[in-house]
Order: sequence, then C-alpha cells, then structure tokens
Amino acid sequence: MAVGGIPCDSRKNYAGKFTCKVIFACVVAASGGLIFGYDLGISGGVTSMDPFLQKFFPKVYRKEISVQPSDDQYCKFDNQILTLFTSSLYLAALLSSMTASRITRGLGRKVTMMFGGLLFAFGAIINGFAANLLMLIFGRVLLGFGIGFANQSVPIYLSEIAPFKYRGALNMMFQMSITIGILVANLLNYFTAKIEGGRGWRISLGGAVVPGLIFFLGCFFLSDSPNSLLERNKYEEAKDMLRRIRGIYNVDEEFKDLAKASEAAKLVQSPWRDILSRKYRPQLTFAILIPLFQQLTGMNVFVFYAPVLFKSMGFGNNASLMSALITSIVNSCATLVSIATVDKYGRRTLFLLGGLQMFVCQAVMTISIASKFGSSGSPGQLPLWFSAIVVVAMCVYIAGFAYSWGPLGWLVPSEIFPLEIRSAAQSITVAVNMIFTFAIAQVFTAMLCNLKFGLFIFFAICVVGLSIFIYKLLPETKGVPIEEMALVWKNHPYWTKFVVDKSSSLVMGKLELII
Ligand SMILES: OC[C@H]1O[C@](O)(CO)[C@@H](O)[C@@H]1O
Repeated sequence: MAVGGIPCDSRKNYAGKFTCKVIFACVVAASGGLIFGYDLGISGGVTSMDPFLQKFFPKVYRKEISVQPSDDQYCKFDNQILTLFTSSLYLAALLSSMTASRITRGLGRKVTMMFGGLLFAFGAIINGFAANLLMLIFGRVLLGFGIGFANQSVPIYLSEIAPFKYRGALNMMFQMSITIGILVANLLNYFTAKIEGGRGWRISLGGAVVPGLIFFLGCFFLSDSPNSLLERNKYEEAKDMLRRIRGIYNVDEEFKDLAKASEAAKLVQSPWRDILSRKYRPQLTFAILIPLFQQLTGMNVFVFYAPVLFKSMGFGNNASLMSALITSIVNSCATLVSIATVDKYGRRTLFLLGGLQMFVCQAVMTISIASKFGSSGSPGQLPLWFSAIVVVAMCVYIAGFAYSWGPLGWLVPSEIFPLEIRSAAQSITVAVNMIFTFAIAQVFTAMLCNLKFGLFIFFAICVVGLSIFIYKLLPETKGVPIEEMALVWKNHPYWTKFVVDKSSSLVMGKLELII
C-alpha cells in the first residue's frame, strides 16, 4: 500500500443509529457555509457591474470603458482598491477566527455559530444601504467577522456530532452549502445586473441578510455537541445529548472515550502554546498546509473573478455572468459526488484524483489562452471553438476541485485534531484559509496582468506539488472514530516518531471517578 495509505486497526464500532436529530443538526450547522459561499460568489459579479463601479470605483470604471479590444486584456481590471473591496472581508474573518476559538471552547459551538449568523446579517444590511466606500468596507468587515466565527465552529461541530462512519459525508455538507451559497449568489447577480436604474448591486449585497438569518435562527434549535458539553463539565447533559443523537440508550463505550479525551484536554492549560509542542507536529502541519494548498489550487481565481475573467477574454457582460453561473452549478454538483464517495473510497483517493484532473485542465487552459492571447493580451475576434474549450476546461477543473480539495480542505483538518487543541487548531486552519483567500483575491488581477497566461502554469505547478505532499504524508482517516485518531499517526511511517503515549495515570485516575 502507498505511503500514508496504511489502514488503521481501530476496533471501535460504537453503537447507534443515524438519527433525524443528527440530520437536522447537520443541515442547520452546515447552512453556516451558505453565508461564506454567498459572499464568495457575490463579489465577483458585483464588481463587474458598471453602476457599482461608477458609484464606488469611478477610476476603474473609466479605465474599463476606455479599454479597446486591441489593448492588453490581461490588465484591464488591475486595481488594488477594487481588490481590497473583495479581500477586506477575509482579513476580518482571519481576526475573528482567533477570537472564535476562545468562544467555541468557553461558551460552546452553538453560541459561536449564532454570533456568526448575526454579525453576517448586520454586515449585509449595511452593505445593502451603503452610501459610500467607508460603509461598504465596514459592512464587509462585519461580514468577515461573521464568516470567521462560522468557519471556526461549524466544521468542528459537524465532525463531533456525526456518527464516525458518516463523518466524511456529513462534514462535507459544510462545503456543499458553501457551493450552494456561491450558486445562489451568481444566480442573483445574473438577474440583478439587468435591473433598470443600476440598483441591482444593492439587492445582491443586501440579499446576504437571508442566509445570515437562516443560519442564526436555525442555530436556536440546535443543542451543543457532547464534546463541547463535556469540555464545560456538563457530564449529564453530554451523555443525554449523546443518547439523543445516537438514538439508543446505551452509549457507554463512546461516552467513555469522549470523557477520556475531554479529561486529557483539560490538562492542557494553554492550547495555543501546546499546539507548538513536538507531539502535535503532524496535526499542526496539516492545520496549516491543507488550507494553504486548498487555496494554491487556484480555485478562487474562478470563484471571485469568473465574470471578470470571462470578460477579459472577450465574452460579453451577459455571457460572462452566465458562464460564472454554469461553473457554480458544476461546483455544487461535483461536491455531491464527494459526499457520496468520501466514506467509501477515502480521503486520499479523492485528493489525488482531483489533483490529476485539475492539472490536466490547467494545462489545456494554458495552451488555449496562450495560443489566442499570446503575451500581448490582444486576441482580436474570439472564435466560438475557443470559448467552448475554455469554458469546458474550466468546468472540468472546477469539478476536480469540488470533489477533492474543496470539501476535504475542511473535513481533514477538523477530524484530525484531538479535543485539547481542536478549537485552536481549527482557528489556525480558518486563519490560513482566510490569509490565502485574501492573498489570492488581492494579487490575482496583478498576477494576471504580469504573468499573463503563465498564471495558469503557476497554479498547475502548485497542484503537482500539493498532490505529492498528499501522496507521501497524508494518512487515511476514513472510518476512524475521531477520538481514536491517534492511531493513524502511530501507524504512519513518517509521523509515528512524533507520537507520545498519552495514557497518563492522572487521566486514568480522573476517568474512573467520572464513569
Ligand atoms: O467552492 C469553492 C470555494 O470553496 C472554498 O475553497 C472553501 O472551501 C473557497 O475558498 C472557494 O471559494
């Protein structure tokens, strides 16, 4: 078997049913992804709407209308203030994900999720009524705070309440709702762009209040995860909750393991300091590299800038938004493939297949764009066959991402952290994701302008590198209960040297008192 594909010899098989309570909790919690997705999808379309540019970014607008078809198309959207509009949100999300770690640990996952929904809804209202650039940026900062809270707490919550056999599929509902958010946003942009009087962008931006409220109100009906209740010393409540979500009375075996992990977690005074210790090196490596690599696939270039990119390639306004719509439908549908297969074929298989698919498409896009635009960026008239190749290659690329790095980018980190560092590690994952989402959003238009078609070569090289990393170093976590995850590191040829036997007598002693 390939390095890292070592089967884990966990003999645990906790009893329990797949209950409606779990399904409901997963649907509501996963709707936290809607707010993130909505925002990811809305900004690209809004920044390609002329009335929006005229009002807030008149310089960009003037530059855009003065560009002739014979000019360098790679550079016509290169404006750092405009990209700051898109990316300011991710900086705010980065900051709030750090604070969110304390709240998820101290007050629980549910409260953190509710904060997220509320802040997001406020941000949306301010953006919808924005009268000047300041209001616009302030609204986006609030949206960012909301997203930071949601992204920090939702994946953890999902992984904690899911029965371990379905953890992959249920956790992926988060990414599924991100893609639905992107799709809804693109659909809305498609229609609001046509609204007379140029106020469509207000509906697009203000419409974010809907997913924000859905998430906030839905969370009212959730109970916290047993792990989170134990973390706050609510033993009886935790056991009761576990019985309800598993649909059986005797949950002793699973509860014993949860309580054991929770007691071990309480010995850790400072998770932020502890996470740096050698024994957590494998987890820390993946907490940082998985979200970083997810962004280095280049996916967000298409998510944020699909309309801009299509426009740069000479597609008309309408055609650009339409192509963005098509790509987001592909994104959602391919995520379903992942949900259906992840617990059967495992994480590694999907990562590697997705990587291969993305690489091939990036090569096709590079060749076709280079052959038509060259390095001068003036394409002349674009033939239909060219547009077709680019759109198909983009769709196949997006499908490759959507069943691999998209959902796995959240699933894998959230399931490999032991409870004592789970909140802190998840904050790191969200923060890295946000930093690089920000970086890609901020530098993309400049990269396109300078690297031209080489931009796609850059991302293709990244995809090769990150696939090798997965092949060599990621252990398979399919079917391993979350509290048994230590075994996968122990059985891995490289990571085993970092594993320390945790069963200290202190923990065991405390445990006997609880159970
Ligand atoms: O579906 C695509 C979206 O998914 C994410 O990678 C989050 O998991 C975003 O960064 C991207 O815009």
